[in-house]
Amino acid sequence: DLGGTEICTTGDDPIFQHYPVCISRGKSKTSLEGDYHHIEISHDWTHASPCFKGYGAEAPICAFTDETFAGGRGISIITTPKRANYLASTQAFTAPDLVHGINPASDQPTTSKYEMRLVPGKGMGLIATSRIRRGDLIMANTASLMIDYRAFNELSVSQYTTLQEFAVTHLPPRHAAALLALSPHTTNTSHFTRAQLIDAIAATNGFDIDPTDNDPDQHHSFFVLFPDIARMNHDCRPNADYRYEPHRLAQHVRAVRDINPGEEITLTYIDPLGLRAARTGRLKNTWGFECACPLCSLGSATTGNGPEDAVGKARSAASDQRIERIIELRQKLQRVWKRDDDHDDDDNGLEDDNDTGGSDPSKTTSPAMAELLVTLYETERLWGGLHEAYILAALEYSGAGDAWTAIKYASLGLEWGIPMLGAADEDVVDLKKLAENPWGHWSWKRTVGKEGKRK
Ligand SMILES: C[S@@+](CC[C@H](N)C(=O)[O-])C[C@H]1O[C@@H](n2cnc3c(N)ncnc32)[C@H](O)[C@@H]1O
Repeated sequence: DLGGTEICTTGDDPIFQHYPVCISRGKSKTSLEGDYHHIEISHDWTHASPCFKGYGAEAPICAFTDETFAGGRGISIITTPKRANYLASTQAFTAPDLVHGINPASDQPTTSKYEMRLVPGKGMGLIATSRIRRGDLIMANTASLMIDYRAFNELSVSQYTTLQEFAVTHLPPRHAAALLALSPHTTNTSHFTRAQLIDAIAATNGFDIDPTDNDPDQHHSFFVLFPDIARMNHDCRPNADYRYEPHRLAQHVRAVRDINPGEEITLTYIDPLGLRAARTGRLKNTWGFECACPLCSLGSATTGNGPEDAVGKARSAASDQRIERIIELRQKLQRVWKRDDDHDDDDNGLEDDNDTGGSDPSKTTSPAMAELLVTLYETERLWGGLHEAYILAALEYSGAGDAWTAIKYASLGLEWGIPMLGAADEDVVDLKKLAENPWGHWSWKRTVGKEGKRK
């Protein structure tokens, strides 16, 4: 307990000796006293590791654990003391009720919604055991292990794997065991040290999480483990999607369509708007596995020459053609209907140079294009992105001065978008205004002009 104590590394520790450090509560600033750097922390972490400082790096990086986080589930964070202080000042720590009880109970491996089973070609996976409705919350996980990307970029492999081992080892035993039971992707781990095993598990199961607006370290993302969600396999046409809630340090997974009992619950690990070769290449290169999802498996049955294979290849080629058309239509429509206050933080793949700031209503888009986009999303079973197509259709109809069809698509956009984006999302807030009063919305008759003639 660091409540009143000071923890110092021993100067002769072979691993930590180059950055001897004392961590204590309540010191006024980071300073060098004698042979030790003194680091102030503002939270009662139950454990804090010795620190490493990369060559030329601004700050040391350490592992901090709070065993009491989220009702005793615990959390470990590998980052700088300053950023650990920042995270400890956020609501997830200061308002514990917000994170209490959101994780699946650890003594209950199955819930009424799903259970873990072996899935051929994919290792373990989660299978629905009851009907799950579109938009329903399937599960939520608070972060177990958060790793500041600076650990990978500034420290040596032996340094960051030492911190990862410290971070996992000091979590409450049941939680640490759940992390250690996750897939390390490769089957032969008998020659791995514990630190190597933890590193392989982290690499196989982590999610990238961007810094929030208030985070003082805007340029450094986190790599985060959510161990129950990590059991969900990838599918290029998933039936669930995830959203991170920063104030809870928690990932939430919701159904993007109705899921029947017996169906596997899946997420996409990559942008699904990619051609088959790009998707399988990405999964192989960055994730290290041959995608065995139904779409990627089309046309690669048994011999590779049978009639079923020919049908599969044709279906796969048709899917690629639809994807190409979706990318093209979406880009055109997004370019026209970008809001003035939207500053390209939406990862929509558009370059800033292409943005018109919403001020240049296009003569090249039409409601028919938006309708086609909706149909293509549906045919391609891209349920997780369908709200985007509805939003664009609502704007396009509003731009054309067709209030009732704009209201129809705005309502659909809200119905499909709120579970995925959250009610506070800027696009959702804007869409609500459009659904309530298209005549007063910024997009109203923007394409045709106020006199009703097409501009
Ligand atoms: C985050 S884990 C998912 C859970 C994992 N199957 C388990 O047993 O715990 C990611 C690993 O699952 C496997 N996997 C996930 N989706 C897959 C897919 N579509 N095809 C083949 N393997 C997949 C790969 O081994 C991948 O490295």
